[in-house]
Amino acid sequence: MVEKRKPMPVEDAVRAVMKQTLAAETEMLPLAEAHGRMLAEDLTADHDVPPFNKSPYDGFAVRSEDTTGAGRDRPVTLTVAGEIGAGSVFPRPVEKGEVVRIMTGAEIPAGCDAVVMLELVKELGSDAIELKREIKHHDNISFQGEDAKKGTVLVEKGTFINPGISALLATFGFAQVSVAKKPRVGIIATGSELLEAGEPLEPGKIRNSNAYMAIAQVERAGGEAVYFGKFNDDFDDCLQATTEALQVVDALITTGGVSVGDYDYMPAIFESLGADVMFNKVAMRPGSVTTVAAAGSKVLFGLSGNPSACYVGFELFVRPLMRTAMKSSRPHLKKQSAFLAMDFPKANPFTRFVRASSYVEDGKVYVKPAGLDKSGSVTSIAGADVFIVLPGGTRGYEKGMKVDTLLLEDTEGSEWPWSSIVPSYR
Ligand SMILES: Nc1nc2c(c(=O)[nH]1)N[C@H]1C(S)=C(S)[C@@H](COP(=O)(O)OP(=O)(O)OC[C@H]3O[C@@H](n4cnc5c(N)ncnc54)[C@H](O)[C@@H]3O)O[C@H]1N2
Ligand code: MOO
Ligand SMILES: [Mg+2]
Repeated sequence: MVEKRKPMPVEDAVRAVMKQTLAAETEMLPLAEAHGRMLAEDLTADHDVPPFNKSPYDGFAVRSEDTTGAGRDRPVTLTVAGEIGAGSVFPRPVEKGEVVRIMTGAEIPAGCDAVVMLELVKELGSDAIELKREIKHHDNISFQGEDAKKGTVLVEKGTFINPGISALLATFGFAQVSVAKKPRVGIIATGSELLEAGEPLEPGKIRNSNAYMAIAQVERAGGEAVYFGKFNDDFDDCLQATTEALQVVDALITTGGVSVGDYDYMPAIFESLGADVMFNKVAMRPGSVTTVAAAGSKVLFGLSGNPSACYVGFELFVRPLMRTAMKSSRPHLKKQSAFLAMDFPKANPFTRFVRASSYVEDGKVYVKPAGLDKSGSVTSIAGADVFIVLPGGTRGYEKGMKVDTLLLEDTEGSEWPWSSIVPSYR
């Protein structure tokens, strides 16, 4: 008689995994290589941005009081005291009746309090200008600190370094950037039916897609993937491969062999390793057989062999642990609500994670399955940018209903998307 496994609610299973910690180290990288990594320290403004009042236009820096009363029929004439481009500073305070020819980005000279664009000025030779309008105090100035005030935390540690953050790092002088080291996540594919991508198909065999999908998922999550190869369903070979891999990684993913079949050796292998199994059944679909265990300081993720189940298992359980090791306080997939574009009439006692694509129509986000909605489907993963989350229950779901989705391509993440998932349709 096959052992009966007790399914754990998804939220509890995620919570159990998050009690583990992976090694969290940091390293210094040249700024030009930091894009796509996770910032290891908060980025705080150590000076104002801009650091001085500056001109947003090519024009003339003026003393606004000198233009009081100017109008179409009452032009004022002002003396050009000099000229500065961006990077230069006018050497003395500007006096009554004077203006300074100033280019975009240059510091506003002392004494001036506004800028007038070149196009609005009549130049009288190079020494004087004529103005036929009043210029108001503070017209056309980019103020010191208007973009960022000294002392403000601009980016929290654990944040994905996007191009804008690279710009901020440069702004604040970080030629070298402290980033989280990539967690090393190993991947082992198990299954006697597996061929590698370069091999021709044979009767009864399929190509190993999980390993390459998992490599890409590890990298998308910000980690370093270490692929150990595929192994036949042989207890000793798989035990040896798993034991060796665990020596050199922070976490290890195995795919396949976690169910109750005659050649599903992973549960016995986890036992031989003395690993502490947190759960071996989760109330989710696909991925109900997902098994996670702690092996000393390492975490072992026994993901399902079924491609869609393997994919979901990674995003729900492996990704947040990796992101936490990279100092993120938002390690989980980001949640967003959307409307169902079709019925899901069949009730399921387990929470479903439908690989789906989202699109906008009349300003509303709709979601529909990205392909065959089965655990064994490989094609539905390719077009998926979200999981539709359909909590388990006794009824199905109908087109037009508002549901929660989890975003797959987002880099921001969420603290804990699980508490308020839209409940089962009643
Ligand atoms: N009697 C029962 N049978 C099954 C149960 C159950 O509860 N009782 N659970 C089913 C569920 S749900 C799933 S999911 C699968 C899980 O299977 P395993 O994790 O043991 O994986 P395998 O048996 O090795 O393979 C399953 C399936 O996936 C294909 N596969 C495996 N590895 C790869 C790979 N690297 N790339 C692409 N495809 C892969 C494999 O050929 C099988 O078709 O068990 C159900 N059975
Ligand atoms: O674990 Mo299976 O993927 O539920 O289909
Ligand atoms: Mg199996």
